[in-house]
Amino acid sequence: MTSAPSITLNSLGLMAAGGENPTLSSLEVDSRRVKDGTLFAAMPGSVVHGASFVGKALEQGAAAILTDAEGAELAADEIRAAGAALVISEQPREALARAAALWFGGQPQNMIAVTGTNGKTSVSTFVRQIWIEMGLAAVNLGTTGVEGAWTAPLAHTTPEPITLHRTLAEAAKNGITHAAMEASSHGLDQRRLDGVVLQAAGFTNFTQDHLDYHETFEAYFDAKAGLFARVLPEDGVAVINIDDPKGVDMAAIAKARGCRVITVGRDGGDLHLTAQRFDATGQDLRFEWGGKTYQKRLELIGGFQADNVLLAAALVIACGAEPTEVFDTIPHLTTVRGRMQLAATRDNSAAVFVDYAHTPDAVATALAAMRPHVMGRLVAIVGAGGDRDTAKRPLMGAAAAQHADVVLVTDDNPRSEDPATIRAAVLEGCPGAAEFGDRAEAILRGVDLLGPGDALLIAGKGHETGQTIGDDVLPFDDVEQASVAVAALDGRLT
Ligand SMILES: CC(=O)N[C@H]1[C@@H](OP(=O)(O)OP(=O)(O)OC[C@H]2O[C@@H](n3ccc(=O)[nH]c3=O)[C@H](O)[C@@H]2O)O[C@H](CO)[C@@H](O)[C@@H]1O[C@H](C)C(=O)N[C@@H](C)C(=O)N[C@H](CCC(=O)O)C(=O)O
Ligand SMILES: Nc1ncnc2c1ncn2[C@@H]1O[C@H](COP(=O)(O)OP(=O)(O)OP(=O)(O)O)[C@@H](O)[C@H]1O
Ligand SMILES: N[C@H](CCC[C@H](N)C(=O)O)C(=O)O
Ligand SMILES: [Mg+2]
Repeated sequence: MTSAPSITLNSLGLMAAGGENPTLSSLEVDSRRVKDGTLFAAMPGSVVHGASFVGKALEQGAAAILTDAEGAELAADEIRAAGAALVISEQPREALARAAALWFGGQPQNMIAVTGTNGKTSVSTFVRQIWIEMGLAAVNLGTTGVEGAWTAPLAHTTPEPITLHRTLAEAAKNGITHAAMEASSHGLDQRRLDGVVLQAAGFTNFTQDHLDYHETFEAYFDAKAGLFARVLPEDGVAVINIDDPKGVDMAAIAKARGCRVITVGRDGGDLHLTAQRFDATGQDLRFEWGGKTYQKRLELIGGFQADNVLLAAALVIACGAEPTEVFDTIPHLTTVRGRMQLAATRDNSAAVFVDYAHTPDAVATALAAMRPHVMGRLVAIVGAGGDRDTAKRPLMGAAAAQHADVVLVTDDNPRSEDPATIRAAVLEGCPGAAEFGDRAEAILRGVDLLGPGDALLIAGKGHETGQTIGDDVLPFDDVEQASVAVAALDGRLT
């Protein structure tokens, strides 16, 4: 991490138990990256406590250690012996987030964050597209990296604070004035974005995912609620999908803190979707805002994309934009990479879509959303990821069986698990489905099934470009595989 001149521990809002105030050369959460003068944040991890690496960090020259009471108990003696400063915090992750914000010292002036089980990447991408259509220098940050007027790869949906603030400061230095970011439940739980100054925060929906990490629905909800209960400032605006029952709770949490709330929904709301008409290439939307009715064309497949687009529009309005100018951008919005993306079309006009549905609700939503656009049969390819929520697997299979006419089960990043065991769990929810260990073969068979008017949804990997098996990431791209399968079956391979 690049060093900044003469930043002391105290100037980052951190006070050492012994009153020391060293000048720091860098901030690190990983002991392997510590150098002379580093502040090493020894965090309580899910596998190991970072304090077990304090000895190594001190050997490498750490000038200060930030940790919690447990970490201090583990490492206080060696820190004292080395003459380093010890900062003990009840919430060390939040302290690190605030320190990282001060260290890098810059972010785009206008920022929003979106949380929810599904739709975060879609909404933040639409927010960025709207801002760019309005002539503003904007990016979105999340699962697909940093995209827009400036690009950079990211390893996490919500990066840890050091990467996050380094990225935001670089974006600001490159002239980016507007940024939309995803707030994942892991990111919120680990306080990764607590140092970001937000103008508005959005909520999409709440259904099952990530119970492997949060363990209960309550803990998963509380993590997401942190965006409105803690991260959004009191003068910020909460923009809430009010059709979701949990949206009502999120709105109440934000209101109780004095935040302004804008509601968006089909059943009502400040921005109210009143009608939607589908055709082969997209949809027409009718909605109301401020007592006026608007009708706009949206060139995207999938009814749920209208919910995402209106939430995005309301977030941009929440940041101060003129509503009419915002709504005028809707016809110019384009497909979010890997979300209901038309990947290929067969000679008989059957369409193949690639989508990132990797939760039971997303599989149901994506397939149900395709129905009005499809005259024939709907074929679905599903699989579930390894080392993730195991309870969602049969539910994903069941959602596919309920909403598609034909289901093919295959692999989706088995990671350290046995792929056949994961497929068996998915098949519990769709017992009649065909099973293919090889994802490319599943796609070829799925495409082969398509007659005129049929459509195929390849769910789960969206924009991803690899299949993770064990520690290996083998190149794999659903869009590319769909094109290859269509070309092969329609005799267009040269
Ligand atoms: C479960 C989880 O979120 N883990 C994240 C967490 O790791 P951890 O604290 O549990 O790590 P740990 O292995 O117990 O180690 C504890 C501490 O010791 C440190 N350490 C470890 C080894 C060493 O030699 N030296 C050292 O200092 C580690 O840096 C860490 O601070 O903090 C790390 C540093 O910030 C993250 O990289 C790591 O993300 C892991 C890789 C991960 O896969 N996270 C996923 C689940 C995640 O965050 N996903 C969400 C998206 C989810 C979604 O919405 O779909 C995301 O925002 O990307
Ligand atoms: N508003 C919505 N309601 C229900 N399902 C949705 C909605 N928006 C998107 N989806 C489904 O969820 C999938 C993932 O969408 P998106 O990537 O925008 O969500 P995300 O919240 O960013 O996911 P992740 O947690 O992986 O970052 C889409 O491909 C689609 O199948
Ligand atoms: N952010 C999600 C992405 C899941 C994508 C799916 N392809 C899988 O690997 O399960 C996760 O890490 O759980
Ligand atoms: Mg995402």
